[in-house]
Order: sequence, then structure tokens, then C-alpha cells
Amino acid sequence: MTRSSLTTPPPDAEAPKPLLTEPTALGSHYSRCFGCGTDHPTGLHLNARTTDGSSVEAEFVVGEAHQGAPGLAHGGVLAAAMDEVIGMSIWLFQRPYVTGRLETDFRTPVPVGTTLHLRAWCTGISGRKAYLEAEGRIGGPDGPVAVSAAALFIEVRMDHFAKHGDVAAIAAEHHDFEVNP
Ligand SMILES: CCCCCCCC/C=C\CCCCCCCC(=O)SCCNC(=O)CCNC(=O)[C@H](O)C(C)(C)COP(=O)(O)OP(=O)(O)OC[C@H]1O[C@@H](n2cnc3c(N)ncnc32)[C@H](O)[C@@H]1OP(=O)(O)O
Repeated sequence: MTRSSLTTPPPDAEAPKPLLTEPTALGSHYSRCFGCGTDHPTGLHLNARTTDGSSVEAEFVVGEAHQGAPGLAHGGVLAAAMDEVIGMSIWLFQRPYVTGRLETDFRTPVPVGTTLHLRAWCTGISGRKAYLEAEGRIGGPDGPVAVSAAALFIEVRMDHFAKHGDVAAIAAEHHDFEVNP
């Protein structure tokens, strides 16, 4: 992965500390999420899991709703898959983060019908900043890398989502969410 200094952990970054030790299905954080929502008609429908508590895996089957050029995945949709699987991987640490910066390398075209094998992991944490990487392989989990990404995620307070988003939708799905903490 080619990454800039902005997505490279500084020398004093801490290694992330896994909370989960058992293989765990991560499910969807919001049913209408474009990345993982089961109710989204044309979303990516990622169904992520972790095996080691520090990285996340998921598959994305490129559909006809995800095209750019005829028969080929749209680059922005592939970047969205990177963003989502990275977002899942930082959620492993049970703290709320949002994407600050996402750098993506598109290495090979990805035809409609392809299963993209996604993986994401955290390379370091420094204050509110988390440094992460992801890749999408074709032909199997050990196949060639078609797309890769490096990202900087920023930790936010939980009320970021209520302040900027749809409080009623949050309340409907996150019953333990405190709107006014
Ligand atoms: C209950 C509800 C549901 C909860 C569910 C939670 C768990 C979810 C579970 C699973 C997730 C699945 C996956 C989800 C989808 C994938 C994630 C997305 O796509 S998120 C959407 C896209 N991203 C945004 O909308 C951010 C928009 N931007 C902002 O809100 C702000 O800019 C924010 C929070 C990123 C930073 O704003 P500031 O005011 O808090 O902080 P400042 O001071 O600006 O930045 C802090 C530090 O970070 C650096 N920084 C910020 N942005 C940077 C950038 N783009 N490049 C480099 N550095 C940056 C700054 O330079 C600063 O660094 P210095 O402390 O001074 O060293």
C-alpha cells in the first residue's frame, strides 16, 4: 500500500489492544447503512467478523448496482467497501471513530460478479487518531490484491452521531444510546 505521512502512525503510536479473543460475528451497526445494512436495497451488505480480535474480514459481492464502467465496479464503491471494513475494524476497540482521511490504491479492475475478500486492521493509535489499513483480494482470501487503502480515523464522542445525524433513527436501533450523555 502506498500511504502518505498523514496515514502513517507516528513512532510513538501505541499498538491497539484487542478486546475480543474469540471469533466473533460483528453484524450490522445500522440496518440502512450503505456498507453493512441488511435493509439497504443496493448497499454492499458486508457481513464482517473477526477471528483474532484485531482484524476484520468480510466479503463484498460486486453487483450490477455497483458499476462504473459497464461490467466493472465503480471506484467510489470500492473505496466505500474499504471505508466500511476499516470502520468495522476500529469498532473492535468499542470506541466511536469516524473517517478523517481515506487513501485508496486501485490495482486491477474488479468485474461485476466478483467476490472481493476484504480485510482491515489497525496499525497504531495516537491520542484521538487511529491508523488503519485494508485490502480487497480477488479469487480467494489469498488471491491478488485488487484494491488497498490506508486511513486516518478520528475518535469522536458518541453524541457526534446525535448532534449531526438522525436521532430518531439512532434511538430506534440503539436502545442503550444516551442522546444527552
Ligand atoms: C449510536 C449511533 C451509531 C454509532 C455507531 C458507532 C460505531 C460504528 C460501528 C461500525 C462503523 C462501521 C463503519 C461506518 C462507516 C465508515 C466510517 C465513515 O465513513 S464515518 C463518515 C465519514 N466521516 C465523517 O463524516 C467525518 C467528518 N469530519 C468530522 O466530523 C471532523 O472533521 C472530525 C471529527 C474528523 C475531526 O474534527 P474535530 O473538530 O473533532 O477534531 P480536529 O481538531 O479537527 O481533528 C483532530 C485531529 O485530527 C487531525 N485530522 C482531522 N481530520 C484530518 C484529515 N482529514 N487529515 C489529517 N489529519 C486530520 C487534525 O489535524 C487534528 O490533529 P492534531 O490533534 O491537531 O494533531
